[in-house]
Formats: sequence, C-alpha cells, structure tokens
Amino acid sequence: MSANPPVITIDGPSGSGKGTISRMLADKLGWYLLDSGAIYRVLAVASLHHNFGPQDEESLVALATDLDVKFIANDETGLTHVILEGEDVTMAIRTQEVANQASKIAALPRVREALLRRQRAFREMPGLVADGRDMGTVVFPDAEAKIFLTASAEERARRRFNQLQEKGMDANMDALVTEIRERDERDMNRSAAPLKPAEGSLMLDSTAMSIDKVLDEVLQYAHHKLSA
Ligand SMILES: Nc1ncnc2c1ncn2[C@@H]1O[C@H](COP(=O)(O)OP(=O)(O)OP(=O)(O)O)[C@@H](O)[C@H]1O
Ligand SMILES: Nc1ccn([C@H]2C[C@H](O)[C@@H](COP(=O)(O)O)O2)c(=O)n1
Repeated sequence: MSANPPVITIDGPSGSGKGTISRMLADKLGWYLLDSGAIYRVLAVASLHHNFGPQDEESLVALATDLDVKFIANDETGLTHVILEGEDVTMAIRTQEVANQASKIAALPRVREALLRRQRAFREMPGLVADGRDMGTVVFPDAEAKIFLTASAEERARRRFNQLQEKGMDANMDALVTEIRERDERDMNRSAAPLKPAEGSLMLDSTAMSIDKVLDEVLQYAHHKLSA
C-alpha cells in the first residue's frame, strides 16, 4: 500500500447518487468523506453574497483562496453543518440557484486550481471517500479505487423531484430534466477538469438499481481493489 492514506473516488453527474453512496461507503469503512460539490456550492453562495458573477474571475479566485468555511459533523443527527463566514449555510447551499451558479464558476480553471489544496487536505488516515466530478481524474489521480456513477437524465430528474416534494417544495419534472441536461452539458464540456470517467474506473449505471444494490457492487469492488 502507498504511504498516502487510501482514497476511493466516486464521480458522476448530478443526481446519479454519488453523495448517497459516498456517505454510506465512508460509514461502512469508517473513513473520512469529501463532498467536493459542497465546496463549489459554498463558493457559489459566497459569490452571491459578495455580488461576484462568473465573469469576475479575479475576485472569485481571491474568494476561493481565502474561503472562510468550516464543515462541522453533528454525530447525533448525522448531518454535516456547513459554516460560511460564521453563518450556517447547510440548507442554503442546496438550492437550484446555487447549484447552477456553482456549475458556472466551477468552469473557471483558476478557481478550480485555488480549491485543489483545500480538497486534498481531506486525505487522512484511515482513508477518504471523495465525491465529485474530477476526483479520480484531477484531485486524486493516484486513488486506490475509482468509480463513475451515472443514471439517465429522466431518472435523475425523478429523484430530484421526489427529494423536493419530500421537503414540501414545488417542483416541475420538465424544468428539472432541462436543468439537469444544461448542467451536464456545462460540467462535461468545460475545458478545465471536465466531468468524465477516470481511466480504469468501475462504470455503474444506477438507472434501474436500488441504492442497496449500488452500495453492494461498490463495496465488492472497493474490497477487491484495496486487497490487491
Ligand atoms: N439508486 C438509486 N435509486 C433511487 N434513488 C436514488 C438512488 N441513488 C440515489 N437516489 C436518491 O436520489 C437523490 C439524489 O441522490 P444524491 O444526492 O446522492 O445524488 P448526487 O449524485 O450526489 O447529486 P448532486 O451531485 O446533485 O449532489 C437522493 O434523494 C437519493 O436518495
Ligand atoms: N468536483 C467537483 C464538484 C462539483 N463541481 C461543480 C459542478 C456541479 O454542477 C456543482 C455542484 O456540485 P454537486 O453538489 O451537485 O455535486 O459544482 C465540480 O465542478 N467539481
């Protein structure tokens, strides 16, 4: 085994289930968890607070470099609270507006560069499960195991629709499919760290798979790679 703490990366598009599976896998293994999307979302909230648009690259790079954010795990609720500049933004980072702003500023190469060290600092013993778009390709290219999780855009929109309804929020299926397709397009076609499977990834299409079935396959694969 390498001297570095081991890493398992789970990349994929929005709604493919990577957050859910990463959290369950990290719990099973007793490893740390990096939700890299949350970092881009926090930066998006901070940029909205400061009125910086995606065209203000210089200001966004400065904001990303000095981003005052803390992730505080609450063992009782199992929730990780996200504190930005002293304010709890755990719920605020999950809106569709913030997701779209995050996807736009994530296309800026120097912003991504400024967030690299912060993401790599999550790599600690006994190990890390890292969830995002470029975990296996850019942030942890030497990861022990790499997974690319996907699902059809319609199924991902249906999952998001159910999530919003459970929270008592309004949702429109057609609008969700359109938003998901637009975000996929931006995340996959940007020049900096585009969303794509890392070489040698386990490819999993979860469209017709239950969460338990996906977790089973991921666990089997992870154990196989870690014992190799
Ligand atoms: N295999 C599955 N079958 C049915 N529902 C699923 C499956 N995987 C995840 N879900 C549900 O889909 C929703 C979105 O999952 P999750 O947040 O894990 O996706 P994600 O890929 O992390 O999305 P994002 O990148 O937008 O954060 C959640 O409500 C989750 O419970
Ligand atoms: N490693 C990452 C993680 C996230 N992003 C961008 C692209 C997404 O549209 C946005 C929000 O991510 P989510 O919370 O939905 O996973 O952040 C990225 O470019 N790279």
